[in-house]
Amino acid sequence: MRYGKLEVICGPMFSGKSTEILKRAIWYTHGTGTRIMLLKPAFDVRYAHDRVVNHDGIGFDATPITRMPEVPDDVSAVFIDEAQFCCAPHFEGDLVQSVRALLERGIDVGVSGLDTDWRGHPFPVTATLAGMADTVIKLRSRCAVCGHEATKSFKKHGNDRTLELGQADLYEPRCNLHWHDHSGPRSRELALDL
Ligand SMILES: Nc1ncnc2c1ncn2[C@@H]1O[C@H](COP(=O)(O)OP(=O)(O)O)[C@@H](O)[C@H]1O
Ligand SMILES: Cc1cn([C@H]2C[C@H](O)[C@@H](COP(=O)(O)O)O2)c(=O)[nH]c1=O
Repeated sequence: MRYGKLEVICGPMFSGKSTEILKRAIWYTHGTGTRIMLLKPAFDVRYAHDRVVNHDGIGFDATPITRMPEVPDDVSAVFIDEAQFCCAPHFEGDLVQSVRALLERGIDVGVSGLDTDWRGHPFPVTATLAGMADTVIKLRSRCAVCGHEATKSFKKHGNDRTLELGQADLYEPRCNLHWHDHSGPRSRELALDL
């Protein structure tokens, strides 16, 4: 039996990650008659509870999860959006192990998620899956200050929360020069060391 393929799509906010995972989920099914599952963390209720919706309002029905659901044998591929939220306390179990088990069954897996948080620290789930992946696509956005390529997510009101739902009201994409970390007294100098 073949081993499934894992593709990870990562990058900062507003870089098109949800758009790409939606595109893949839709293309995978087109004309093939194959069955897929599109999953999203139930924690993410920003635009819809049971749809993956991108920042342009384009969406597709999805299953909200707090743990990996049963995946029937006739499913060919599983797509998971916002993987950074698949961790305690919002997710029971180990997403990485669940993905490995799907791949061992020959099921393809596509994952999208933030690579780093607003402080610039890697999200462990995304980072581990990227290390296991056959393909990693790192997307970029446009810096909200200068318009150059942005690889970071800037939080407009820094606080002590690593996970906090939000959109353009709370976050914006920034380049390294204009991104800085609010979390410590030397943070600006450290951030500019990147
Ligand atoms: N402030 C913003 N900065 C950049 N893109 C934005 C912004 N607000 C909305 N967008 C739109 O977001 C789209 C990407 O949406 P999405 O796929 O949901 O990205 P991601 O999942 O990476 O956050 C872009 O094509 C753009 O049209
Ligand atoms: C940077 C950062 C973001 N979040 C939240 C904010 C949004 O609800 C999602 C990211 O959504 P997108 O599809 O990538 O736009 O994650 C967070 O909780 N912590 C962070 O550091």
